[in-house]
Amino acid sequence: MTTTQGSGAVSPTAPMEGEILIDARGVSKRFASYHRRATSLKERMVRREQSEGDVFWALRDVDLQVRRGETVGLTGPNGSGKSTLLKVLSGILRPNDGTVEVRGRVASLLELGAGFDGELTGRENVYLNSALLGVPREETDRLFEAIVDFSELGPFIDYPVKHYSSGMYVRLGFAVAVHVDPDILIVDEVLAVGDAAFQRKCLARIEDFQRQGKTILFVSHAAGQIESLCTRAVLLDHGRVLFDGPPRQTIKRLNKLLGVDGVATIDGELARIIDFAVVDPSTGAPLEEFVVGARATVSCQVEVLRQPSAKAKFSLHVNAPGQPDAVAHVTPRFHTVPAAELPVGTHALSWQIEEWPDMPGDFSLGLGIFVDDTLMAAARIDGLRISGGSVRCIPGEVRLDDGEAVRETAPENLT
Ligand SMILES: Nc1ncnc2c1ncn2[C@@H]1O[C@H](COP(=O)(O)OP(=O)(O)OP(=O)(O)O)[C@@H](O)[C@H]1O
Repeated sequence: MTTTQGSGAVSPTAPMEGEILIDARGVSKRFASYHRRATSLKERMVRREQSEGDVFWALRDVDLQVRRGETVGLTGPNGSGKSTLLKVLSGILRPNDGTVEVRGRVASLLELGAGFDGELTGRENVYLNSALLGVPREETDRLFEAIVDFSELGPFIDYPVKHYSSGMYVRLGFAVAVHVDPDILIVDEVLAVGDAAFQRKCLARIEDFQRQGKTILFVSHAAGQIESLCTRAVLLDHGRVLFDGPPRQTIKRLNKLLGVDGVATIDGELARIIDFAVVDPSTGAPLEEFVVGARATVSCQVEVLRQPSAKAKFSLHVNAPGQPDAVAHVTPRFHTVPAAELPVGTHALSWQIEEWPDMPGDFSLGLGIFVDDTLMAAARIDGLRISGGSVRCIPGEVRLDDGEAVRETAPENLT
């Protein structure tokens, strides 16, 4: 067991089945809010006077227990304290308050290059890293080839790591971490650095670890990754644990915190969108996740405040996160409603969606109401998910924008 308290005592013991391997209680960590080193005695004195007011708490009273065999995701907005918590749990930072107990061998893959000596070669760093993890030299000799194979570094293993790219760093770090037979694997968001093929390989190895009943703690902003890999997820905000529970609920809380959940609407003088929802056509229950190929009903309630002088056009579009341009439209691109059918009052409209485009992950569904090509009102539902395999797009139902041209889809597999 590794115990970190103000002064940090270390005593290794082998973990037992089902026990708590990570036990953090009341952990707080503060930093000075200035980062520049003082260059003169005077500056140091001035800073000392300021220092009490200039500290901020990156972690505040954090409790976290992780059991053997659990895969726990750590998520939260930028600067919420995720990396700091991993560093405290890995023993790299000492908490100012609280206690941390960690049982078993911990392999942590934290910020890029942490744990590597730039002047040493990859080979020398493998031995150094393994030694720091308590692996005897003969065992590292035995593992060495597998580590280099996994890292795909080939001859670069004998170059000083200061010449490595960020992807090479991550590959070597991950290769060491997964070969030293840790009880606990702690991974920061470094996986996002490697290329897609290497990420897949790392995820496959993480799944292997899960099958072996190992304990994994990792930081991710990727909702899909948290939901598919984790048994539990913890949401941090301003250094505090805001939620600790099932991954899906944690992601919902995160989306809420980031303001990307629910329905956002823009009202115009002419119209107001009162309700906008996607529901299961047979049960009427709201849908959050769409299986590719499944049907859904999009419904909206619009209050017309002033009768339009020209016909109104309704447009439904699908956006990927952070992409302002729609990646798919529900066709016909505009559903046109004659002005006479939209007198002042409340109206309900709905559309059937036969198949969703194959774009796994999160997306938003937007609705725009235009009159004379002017946007009159809009609504957006964020945090929806599409999952499933390949999809056939049915002409006249969904079409995909492919750059400038709109691809009119014939029934064919798009994947
Ligand atoms: N060594 C340090 N000295 C001073 N402040 C620090 C230090 N390390 C982290 N911080 C600050 O502590 C806060 C929490 O940082 P941390 O890196 O843990 O957040 P995070 O949730 O991992 O963020 P991100 O998602 O952006 O990686 C931030 O405000 C950060 O600027």
